[in-house]
Amino acid sequence: MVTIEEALKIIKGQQVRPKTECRKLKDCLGYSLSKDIIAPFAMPSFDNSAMDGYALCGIFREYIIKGEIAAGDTRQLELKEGEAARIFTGAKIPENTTAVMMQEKTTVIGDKLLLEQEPREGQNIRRKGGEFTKKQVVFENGYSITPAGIGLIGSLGIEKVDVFRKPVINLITTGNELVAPGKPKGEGQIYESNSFALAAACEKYGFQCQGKKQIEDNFEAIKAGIKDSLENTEVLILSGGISVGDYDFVKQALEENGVEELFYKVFQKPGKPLYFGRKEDTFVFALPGNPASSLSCFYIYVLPLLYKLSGSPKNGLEHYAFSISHDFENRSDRPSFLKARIDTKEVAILNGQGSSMIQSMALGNALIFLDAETSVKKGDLVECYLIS
Ligand SMILES: Nc1nc2c(c(=O)[nH]1)N[C@H]1C(S)=C(S)[C@@H](COP(=O)(O)OP(=O)(O)OC[C@H]3O[C@@H](n4cnc5c(N)ncnc54)[C@H](O)[C@@H]3O)O[C@H]1N2
Ligand code: MOO
Repeated sequence: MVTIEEALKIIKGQQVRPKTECRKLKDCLGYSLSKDIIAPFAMPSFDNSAMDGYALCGIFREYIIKGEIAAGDTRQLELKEGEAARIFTGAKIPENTTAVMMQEKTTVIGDKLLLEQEPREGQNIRRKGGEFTKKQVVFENGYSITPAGIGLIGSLGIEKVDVFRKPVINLITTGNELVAPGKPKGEGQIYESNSFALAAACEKYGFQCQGKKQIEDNFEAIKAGIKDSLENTEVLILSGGISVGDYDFVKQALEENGVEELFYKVFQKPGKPLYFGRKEDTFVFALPGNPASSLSCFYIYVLPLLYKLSGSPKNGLEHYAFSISHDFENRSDRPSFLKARIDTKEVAILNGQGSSMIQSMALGNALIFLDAETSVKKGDLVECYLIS
């Protein structure tokens, strides 16, 4: 049995070799760059107008209008002192422009332009290189690509991006009692739901489950299923059959497949029987079968490894301290992750903390970490791991 800290240290300390690929820009959201993005040109790449209005040469209250420039115009226009040109947002400003005046502050009489006020030098001009210069590092290797990041990379004219590949994930659920949703359920049977929750959790954080298998509590079948799933998988996630019951075959089946145990059992609630192992470059998590335990273990332990394998700078759930809205006593002898809901600035622990109960997790948006046998008072700060 290891502590939560020890388990996380073992997971986060694994030597991994993230793989890279070149992806189309539109398919890069949430991927991490495997190379720096260097600006091929300055941004903006030419001096341009920030407003629809008039480009002005010199500081006056009156100008003579000479021509018009729209966004995308390639004509070169040169202004002389006292001259103005009609201009639109984003258009390249003419040579010798002192400022741009927005049209709302102007009056046009024939070819004369009258201003309400004198312009300021440089007013409404977006200067070449104002955001960054040519050859500047725009994003460093490891940057996790956001929608704005996609926009910026596109604005540099780049349509294919070098990123770290996401790991190939496979799922195995075990248990004779499990029936697929949609099928009739007999006495003593339950619907298999962990694979749906785990696949959805992967998806929420930008990972994809390649496949899933459901295997009965039979040692040879589990051993064969694991052997098959270890091929071409980087993270194998099992659910159920990892405790100490007579039908809990997963641990032995992993051993017989040459998976090296890195830890088994974590001193925590829920999710005590969590197993983590490795066979060459394939990692294996065997999560406890109880629905809330399996998902809680995914959030706290599996996610950091998925991030690491995908070259992400993130190393787990975001977590912040919030003040708790009520007194609470954690009677468990194990440090606990409690389903909770943050509303505005306060967090409340929800009813239904049992490892088999998942409604509280579904209605909540955080897991509060509390040490064993600890009491907190209303208003105390507690550490909250965000799950939505
Ligand atoms: N003698 C002991 N018994 C148990 C211990 C222990 O230390 N000593 N630990 C308990 C804890 S804590 C947990 S958590 C569970 C974990 O057991 P397993 O990982 O072996 O899980 P199963 O027994 O296969 O299933 C537990 C529970 O979850 C349901 N289940 C399983 N798979 C699914 C699924 N895919 N979808 C929905 N529900 C699932 C299953 O029917 C059981 O009700 O062990 C305790 N026992
Ligand atoms: O660890 Mo179990 O998940 O407490 O029920």
